[in-house]
Amino acid sequence: MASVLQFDDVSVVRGGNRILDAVSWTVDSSERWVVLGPNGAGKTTLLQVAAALIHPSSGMATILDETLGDVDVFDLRTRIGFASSALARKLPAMETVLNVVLTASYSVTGRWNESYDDVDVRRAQRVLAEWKLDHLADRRFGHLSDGEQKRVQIARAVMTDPELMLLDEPAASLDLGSREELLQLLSGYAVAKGAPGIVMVTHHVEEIPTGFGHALLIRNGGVMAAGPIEDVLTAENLGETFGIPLELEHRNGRYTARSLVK
Ligand SMILES: Nc1ncnc2c1ncn2[C@@H]1O[C@H](COP(=O)(O)OP(=O)(O)OP(=O)(O)O)[C@@H](O)[C@H]1O
Repeated sequence: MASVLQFDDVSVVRGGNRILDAVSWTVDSSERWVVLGPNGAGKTTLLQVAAALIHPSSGMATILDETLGDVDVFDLRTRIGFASSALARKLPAMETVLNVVLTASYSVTGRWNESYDDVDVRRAQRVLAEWKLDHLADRRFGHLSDGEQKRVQIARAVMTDPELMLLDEPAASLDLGSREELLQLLSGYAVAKGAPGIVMVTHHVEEIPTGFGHALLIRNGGVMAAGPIEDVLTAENLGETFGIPLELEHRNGRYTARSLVK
């Protein structure tokens, strides 16, 4: 199995703070990982290293067989799909949904004078249909609901057919219906033939889509546990990670957690 991500003792230090602390972790192309941890644990920083957006202060990060520090990150980034709310804020509100997805092929956020091949337009339309957005193709991105915007961000990341997909809290702030719809789409994507290695960051076990088979728990920049989800996602591990005694339920591939504090 080819690894798409390998961290060896990766640390990130900013302003004297050790945000990631000697993280060693491997993701294979066939694996779908969920990264869970409390606020400030270092999840976004971990994903930024994986997206080749920042370099480790020490240790070695190998992404798609390229080692950060020895590679042109601009080339490498074109092979990685990344969806995050920080990235979404850079998307022009007045651009159409079709163009927001289409412009991913040129790694730009707004349409200017580029000319696109019919094949790109057809692919964008197909991706929009797969993510149940085809009826919104001509609407302005900024006029969509939060749930619709989240799906557009993921469709944009899918557009380039990435070898590694990174999702930073894709279900945050969604209502129950929108969350469930998104999780169903993510589950379908995760198990689809030819899907890339996927890493999804979340705060909530309820947001883990079925089909995600691995979990990494992080606290204070350090890995608390990592591996197959059935071994890692236990009430004890989760309680230690979030610093609160929890009970955890697992039913039909989905999880729920509740505090045991009365
Ligand atoms: N450039 C920086 N300089 C100093 N501290 C930083 C910097 N970037 C992040 N931090 C700190 O590092 C810690 C981890 O941040 P990070 O955003 O990775 O955590 P997170 O797990 O994604 O948090 P959240 O769940 O709240 O989004 C936080 O305490 C944050 O304040």
